[in-house]
Amino acid sequence: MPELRSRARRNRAPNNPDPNPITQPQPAAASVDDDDDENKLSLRTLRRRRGTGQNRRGNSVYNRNNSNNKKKNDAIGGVDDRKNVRAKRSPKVIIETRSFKSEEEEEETRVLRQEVEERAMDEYDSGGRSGDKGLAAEDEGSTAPIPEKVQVGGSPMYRVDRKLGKGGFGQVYVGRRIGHASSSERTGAGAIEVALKFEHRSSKGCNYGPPYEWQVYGSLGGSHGVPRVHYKGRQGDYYVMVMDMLGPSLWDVWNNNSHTMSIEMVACIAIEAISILEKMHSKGYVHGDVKPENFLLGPPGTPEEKKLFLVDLGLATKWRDNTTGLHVEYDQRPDVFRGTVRYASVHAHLGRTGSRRDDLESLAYTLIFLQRGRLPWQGYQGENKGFLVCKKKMATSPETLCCFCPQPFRQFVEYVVNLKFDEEPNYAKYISLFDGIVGPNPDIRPINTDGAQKLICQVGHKRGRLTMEEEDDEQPKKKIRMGMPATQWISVYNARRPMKQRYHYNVADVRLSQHIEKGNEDGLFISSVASCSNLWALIMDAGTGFGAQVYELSPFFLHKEWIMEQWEKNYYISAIAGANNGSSLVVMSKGTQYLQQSYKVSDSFPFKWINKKWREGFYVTAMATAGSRWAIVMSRGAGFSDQVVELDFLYPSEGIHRRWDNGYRITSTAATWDQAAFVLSVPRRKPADETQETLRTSAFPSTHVKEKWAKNLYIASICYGRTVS
Ligand SMILES: Nc1ncnc2c1ncn2[C@@H]1O[C@H](COP(=O)(O)OP(=O)(O)OP(=O)(O)O)[C@@H](O)[C@H]1O
Repeated sequence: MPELRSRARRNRAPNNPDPNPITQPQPAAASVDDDDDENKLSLRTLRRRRGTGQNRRGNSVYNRNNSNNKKKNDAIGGVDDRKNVRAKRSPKVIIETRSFKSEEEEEETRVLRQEVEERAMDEYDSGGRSGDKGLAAEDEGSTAPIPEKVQVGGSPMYRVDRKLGKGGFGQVYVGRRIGHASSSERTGAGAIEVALKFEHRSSKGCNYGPPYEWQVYGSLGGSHGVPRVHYKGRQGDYYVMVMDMLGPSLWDVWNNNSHTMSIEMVACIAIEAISILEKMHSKGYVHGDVKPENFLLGPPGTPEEKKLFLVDLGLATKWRDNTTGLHVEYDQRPDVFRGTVRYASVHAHLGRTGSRRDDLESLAYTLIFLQRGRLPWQGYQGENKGFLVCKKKMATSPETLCCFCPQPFRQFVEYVVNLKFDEEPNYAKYISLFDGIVGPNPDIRPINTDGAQKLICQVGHKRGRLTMEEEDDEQPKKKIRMGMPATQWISVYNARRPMKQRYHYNVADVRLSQHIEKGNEDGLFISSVASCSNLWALIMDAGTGFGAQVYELSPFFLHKEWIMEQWEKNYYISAIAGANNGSSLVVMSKGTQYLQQSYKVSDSFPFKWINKKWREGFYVTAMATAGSRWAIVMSRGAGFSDQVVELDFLYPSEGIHRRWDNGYRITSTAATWDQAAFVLSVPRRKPADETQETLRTSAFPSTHVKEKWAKNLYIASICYGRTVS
């Protein structure tokens, strides 16, 4: 069953050194990276922002495209190698939002905790090569025979009758009560028919004893829209849960009705499902796997046949700590996926901690599936399926997604995909969106909406004095997801004591050496490199603390032999960039604080490898892309106490702000045409001024850099790639 997110990455200790280390390079002397510099700089005021309350981490400055700012500044010269060529505006990519037309029906994929496999290209280590481990073993439980009779936890004896359903974790059968033939109880603990959910003791969910789901049913069972569990216990090899018997799932209803469902029915489902989620959320839980298969109606022919239930609580998690009442902490682990690919929220795909918004996003996809009969991301197959589905979800606007649905569906999607991690959803408002579709008389509705009526009454009561106008003020919000995709320069600036910094951009291969030699003559070393349209950008600093530096421009991404040669000479990779044509620029320096280094080139973002290296005491110290490939450099002795990754199909503004608030600062950036990745770290030695700012600009931010310099903010990292405008 679900492994709740652990905080393992905090306070991780260096362990498991590489099995075959080569001769370890000697540790370099600690670098001093805040040297004062030349005369020009003395004009600038040295302001220590720590303690001033301005631009500090709690109020991290985050600047959007600031192209209107015309202020002129005293600055150290930057050079555009194509002086007479106006810096090319990066093309704005508009992603087509048409449906994927494959006729092939996808295989439904539900994963408890999928470690997304990375297709490794190269992985090299200054201390020996290491490889990834495989996935966990398969479940064994599914083949063991189900007992004929069941009696658990003080329950009556049941004969195991026909199979009701099977999921990835359990098998559900009808249990018929033995020995009380005269009993006519249809529901409750003494019912003649119950549902028996069997989970084999060796199944994934039972590694640590009874299924985790039991615990969740203990808290939620019998509350609005959740079936009651009457008994539970272990019999032989099986854990058995005795619960209220329910009827067909919404998927069954849709499937038995020629893959259609009336709009009134879907609107009623929307109304009632929102109220069920509200109740579940009010008890501190997120369901984590909302989909048509998990909504069941009451048994046919009973008074509950029009009542909606939500089952399968095996992936439920807490969004709120019951003792403190606080929202759980935000995290992103891009290698962890929980849920069902077709209905999962984009945040779930990206491995973000589950919260209330995820259930609502999955509900939106569930409703649209029932209404339209298909979702635009069905049909993808193969090992890359999760990535492609997520990319398609990101690129599908609410308009396109809901083009065959009435207006309220689009509004609902817009509301829910714009919810922040810890934002309280406005359930009553979402319910009211669908009210116009269903008839006014609740008695003739195809689905019982009693729960929703109660919720509306409660909210109306609480908000008694609110006027409609005040309520309407809550929206609309800024759209965060479906903006225009764009490729832009992403530049990151850190506050530092005044120093000389120089930039070059649009540098062709042949001009590189000239700039670098000139910089070296002036006492500068390369601190960052980037590439746009196969031309290089170069940042050179007087405050790197390096003692010597070598670089290589190579047609490979990356050139292993050259890197290994330099490792032998005690140089460490200090900056890398890759061009779309597959060439790379690797800069290696002496005087870094690194003790050992390792790098990996991969077709997808190699979070699993990063995670493994974190456990060995390495931290990401450089990152680059070439086309859609990623290169990550990790080092021991990086001077960080913790590190996290933010990865998204757009600029992950919310995640970066949350990390900033927790003391992390961006230390590496890289982006492909599809995704932008940010590595954020907690430094062991806090700088005097922790200010960090980011900028996204279509052209190289030459004017902006000068403005930043005037405020003693210096480029710390730069890349060109996917953002959203
Ligand atoms: N109380 C019930 N009454 C009737 N049928 C039920 C009941 N509970 C579950 N089912 C049926 O059994 C199926 C599997 O149940 P459930 O989803 O709980 O199992 P699971 O192994 O956790 O599934 P999944 O792989 O979706 O997580 C359901 O889709 C449903 O059709």
